[in-house]
Amino acid sequence: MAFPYWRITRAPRLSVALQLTAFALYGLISPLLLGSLYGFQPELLLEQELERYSFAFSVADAVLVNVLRGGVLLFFWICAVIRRPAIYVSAIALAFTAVKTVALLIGLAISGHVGGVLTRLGTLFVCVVGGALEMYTVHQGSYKDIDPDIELDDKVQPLCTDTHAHTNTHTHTIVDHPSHSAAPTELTVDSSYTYLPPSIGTGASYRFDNEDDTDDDDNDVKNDNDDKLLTNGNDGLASGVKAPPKVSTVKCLIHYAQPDLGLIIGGGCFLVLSSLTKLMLPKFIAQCISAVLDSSASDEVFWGGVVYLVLFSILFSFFSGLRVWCTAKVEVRLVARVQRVLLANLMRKDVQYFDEHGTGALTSRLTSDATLLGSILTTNLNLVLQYSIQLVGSLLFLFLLGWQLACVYSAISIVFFVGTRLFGNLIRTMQRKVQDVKSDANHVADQAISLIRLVRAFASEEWECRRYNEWNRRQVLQELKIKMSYALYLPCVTIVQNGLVILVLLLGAWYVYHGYMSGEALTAFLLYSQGVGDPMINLAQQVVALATGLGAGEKIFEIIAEKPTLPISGGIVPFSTPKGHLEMRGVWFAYPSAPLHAVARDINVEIRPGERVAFVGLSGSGKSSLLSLILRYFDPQRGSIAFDGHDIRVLDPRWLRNRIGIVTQESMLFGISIKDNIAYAMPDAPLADVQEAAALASCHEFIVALPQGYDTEVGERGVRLSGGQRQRLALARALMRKPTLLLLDEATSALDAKSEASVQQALDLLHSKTKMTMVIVAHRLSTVKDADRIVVMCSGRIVETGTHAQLLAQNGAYRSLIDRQLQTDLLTHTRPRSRKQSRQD
Ligand SMILES: Nc1ncnc2c1ncn2[C@@H]1O[C@H](COP(=O)(O)OP(=O)(O)OP(=O)(O)O)[C@@H](O)[C@H]1O
Repeated sequence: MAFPYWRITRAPRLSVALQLTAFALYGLISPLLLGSLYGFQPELLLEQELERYSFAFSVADAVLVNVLRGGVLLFFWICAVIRRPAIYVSAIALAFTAVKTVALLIGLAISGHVGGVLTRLGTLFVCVVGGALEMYTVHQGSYKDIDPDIELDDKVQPLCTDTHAHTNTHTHTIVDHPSHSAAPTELTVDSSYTYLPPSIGTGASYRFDNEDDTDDDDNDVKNDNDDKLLTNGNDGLASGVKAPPKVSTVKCLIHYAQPDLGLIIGGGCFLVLSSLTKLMLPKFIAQCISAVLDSSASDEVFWGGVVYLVLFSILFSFFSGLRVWCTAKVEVRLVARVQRVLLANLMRKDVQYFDEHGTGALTSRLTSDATLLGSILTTNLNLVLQYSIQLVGSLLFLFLLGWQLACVYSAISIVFFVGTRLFGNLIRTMQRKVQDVKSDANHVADQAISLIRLVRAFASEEWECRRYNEWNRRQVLQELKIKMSYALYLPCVTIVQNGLVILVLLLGAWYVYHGYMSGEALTAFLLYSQGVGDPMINLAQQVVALATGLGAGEKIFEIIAEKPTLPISGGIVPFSTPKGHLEMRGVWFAYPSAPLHAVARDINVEIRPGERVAFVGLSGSGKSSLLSLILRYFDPQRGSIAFDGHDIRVLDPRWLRNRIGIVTQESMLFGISIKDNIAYAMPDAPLADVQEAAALASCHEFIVALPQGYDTEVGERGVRLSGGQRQRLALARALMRKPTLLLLDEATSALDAKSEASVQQALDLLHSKTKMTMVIVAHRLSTVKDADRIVVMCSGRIVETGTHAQLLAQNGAYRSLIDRQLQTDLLTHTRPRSRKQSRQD
């Protein structure tokens, strides 16, 4: 189970911690502050408090307690952090406060100050009741053991997302065009469906886009203008690869960080507080040092410095811890949120999108780029602010302590800064080369590891190692160059930094000697000067990191902003029971990446329910592309495909795909159990249904013969199973959804003869049992000879249609395909006798 990080954000116990810490801080800070005012003598402190005691003082005290508590409560509320340490700190400080209050009460009682005692008790009562009420409200209102981001996900919709993902449906009566269905058909229509092609609406009637075109079309296939027609028409034609949409990375980033606005503000406040408290430290260090060196200075000055030093050190650590926690939490949640939105968007993208971008690049957007983006708001921006405050604050102190010395110091620091920037640029250029060589080396290793079976088969282990070693050697050379540069750079920097200190000392000594500056100021100056150099260098580095993160964010937000052209859900859901009738009418199609090359040309074919139709043809003739069109991975540029009489462009794609089962050449199993593979994305499916699908796909026997049966893990992509077993599992997976149309895309072509026979047998059995419509794409013609109809394709066109025997008799393209495959056994059994042979007989 994932780590429930959200639990830390809301819990009634947290509010207890808030209250305790608020009291604790009051208890901790007020005695320390007062203590330092009275030379840190507790008995004096109590005496003074009793002396000053009055009604007004008591009321002011109550107000102070509540304001402090409110302020601290607000901070903790914003950050919602550090429950346990806060409780420990609170407990200690509460004890301290209690002792102080009791002592005061006793003091007041002894001095006969009855009104004072009562007022003090009243103050305490107000505080306790107020706190209890607050805790009760928090407890009643906000404790829920759920991830706040789940609620927030509804609010944080991806910017520029598509709008069709609603589920509200209502019924429309749609009159189909007479060419597809004579009677009106009742259908449900998703009211928010926005992806209808231009000429098809969700109104009372619709017609197919291409009818006029089909009528006008000359069936002469050898027209050179065919491909041009596909790119110049008017119904959403292929236009090649699209440019990514323009996005404002900062705007998107703010949008996605919005749910954690409180944490970000909290982090910002703690950052300012921690930087300011850190800035105070050198001042008190200098005070202590000069008090030690100056024999005339009183002990009070020294101890006063120590007390403030302790106080500010504690506050600095406290605020730093809170800052780190706030920012880390924002980062973790922001990265997770962006990843969720990105994956959800990727899942909706067109199939074409993945062909164009490659899975590797998209995975890296999801992992490394999302991480880089997350660190922008937190680590980078945080450090930029921190260093800026440190730099400006230190410079301010330097100028306050001695402006002449500060001018000299700043001038030299700027020259030093420019020098380091130039060196930084040089290193970056070298670093880029190292990265290139590293990625080449990784690429070689990655390929060798992922294709280890091939490497082993070709006994090319040493060859792969040699290739890797070469890149590895280049990487070492490049990296050594960088290290060498650093080795030269470091002494130079040290000399300049130490030289600066010596210069400040010499000049400062002259100023002190001539009475322009005190010794304490010089010590403070030296300490503050340390706070100038480092932030200067680090600031520049962080600005570069910020730019890198923004670049990564831009790539991510571009992906999110790019709308898919085809929906994955929404549209018409027919009420009638699906029959598995398929009809393609005048279908023309070219892939968007190759708009001038039509892979389907005027395809007209009708497949009746229960029919087994096979598409055959040479490699690249467009058979698989037709299956992609049926599944609506793409829309044809012209013509239409109708399922059960409805144009698939108006049907809900999710409904359509659930009616269709597909088995491809690559069985594409997940590295999970057999049961989960068969019941893919159906976690609640009963085992009986899984077994039924497995039995239909003729794989139940081999599954139960395995030691762990249906719980057997199949390994990555199903490597622990044989090819035939994998294909039958893929068939069972397809059958699990009880499809009415089964698409088999070279389902048996990667198998050996024995496995092929077992899968083929399973398919034959399935057809005889279910009478399911089947569309088969196959190379090996022996597997389709029993089909009801065979459609022969050539260069995207249908050139012959008929049964095996009819096509053989035609002696055309099918015959030549068979000849090509040298399927002599098939020919000997079924070859019609030629006229010459008959005459000889
Ligand atoms: N995603 C794609 N983008 C661009 N062109 C593609 C894409 N997929 C296939 N093609 C091209 O479309 C044409 C038809 O390919 P298709 O896979 O449909 O043929 P096929 O008849 O099924 O071939 P095979 O029998 O070898 O699988 C080929 O020229 C191929 O290069």
